[in-house]
Amino acid sequence: IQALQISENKIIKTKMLSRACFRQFSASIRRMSSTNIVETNIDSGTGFATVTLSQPPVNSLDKNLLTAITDRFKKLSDDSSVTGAILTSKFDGKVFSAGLNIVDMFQKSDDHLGEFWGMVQEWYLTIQGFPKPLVSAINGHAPTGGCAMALMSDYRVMVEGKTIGLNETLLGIVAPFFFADLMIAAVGRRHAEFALNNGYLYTSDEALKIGLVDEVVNLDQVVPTALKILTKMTKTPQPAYQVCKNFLRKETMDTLRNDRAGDIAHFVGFVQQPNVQKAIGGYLQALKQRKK
Ligand SMILES: CCCCCCCCCC/C=C/CC(=O)SCCNC(=O)CCNC(=O)[C@H](O)C(C)(C)COP(=O)(O)OP(=O)(O)OC[C@H]1O[C@@H](n2cnc3c(N)ncnc32)[C@H](O)[C@@H]1OP(=O)(O)O
Repeated sequence: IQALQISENKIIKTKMLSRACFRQFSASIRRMSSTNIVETNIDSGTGFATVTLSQPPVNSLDKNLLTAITDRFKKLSDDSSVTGAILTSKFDGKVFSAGLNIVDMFQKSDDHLGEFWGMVQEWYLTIQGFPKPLVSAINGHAPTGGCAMALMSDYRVMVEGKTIGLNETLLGIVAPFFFADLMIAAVGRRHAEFALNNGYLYTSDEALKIGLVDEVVNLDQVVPTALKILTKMTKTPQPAYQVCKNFLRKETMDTLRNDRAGDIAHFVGFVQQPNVQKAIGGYLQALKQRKK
């Protein structure tokens, strides 16, 4: 009887403990109401937000995804309980992001292109201007706009064996000046010129060598490594962090802010050229046929 009572007490204690743990866990991870293409969880213990891009199949940045990411980062900026963020992809081991949606640039009206580019500008200004520490956990390929998005973060942890780069010229298009400046800031002018002129796509290890990414790890270490560095970064006095980040990034952002309409006109004029349209169409077809 005594033995039974002891084990019953143990069961009751275990049940109480697991309920307490569950309460604690559910209190510590807050899921932000979010569109299902940008999932966001906030750890209320650390204040770290994990933003997971989840638009199948490859997180290509169309109008919907650009808007969802931009809105999400604006909310995280304004949320005083959020201390820093991690940006990653649901398609781990495959793709971080395939960059801008090419379909949005092919055989479209000037109005469509103009609206699309306005969204691209807003996405860049919002992530690049995000005032808190931001770490990219690049868990798959990151070509073109995917690479640019990773470059907007303050630190990059990449999975081994994938590729990253601003390889626009290979498509017959040219990276905009604000993408080019991201690359220059990360790797310096010499590497940036080589990378952009030749549309060079770097392997993870090559990217590490030139400073395009900061760490290369195996897949299951990408997010934990990103969290570790975020923990360190958030220990820096944040008013100083924010002021410093802002003044280092302000010049290029201001150049864009001061002439957004001109930049849109420039983009539309460039993309609508027949030879550029031909190149984009050919590239789209090649992408589709790769699988066959
Ligand atoms: C002085 C001049 C100044 C000029 C100023 C303005 C200039 C214009 C600036 C324009 C800037 C552009 C930046 C960009 O980001 S362009 C985007 C280019 N992106 C790419 O090149 C990436 C292409 N994709 C891939 O390489 C691969 O998909 C991948 C990411 C390596 C993944 O490979 P995986 O095998 O897993 O997947 P699939 O290739 O089978 O793709 C699955 C389906 O998704 C479609 N797809 C892929 N990428 C895109 C994309 N970026 N946009 C739209 N659709 C895409 C692919 O076709 C497959 O579709 P399907 O299933 O229907 O066949």
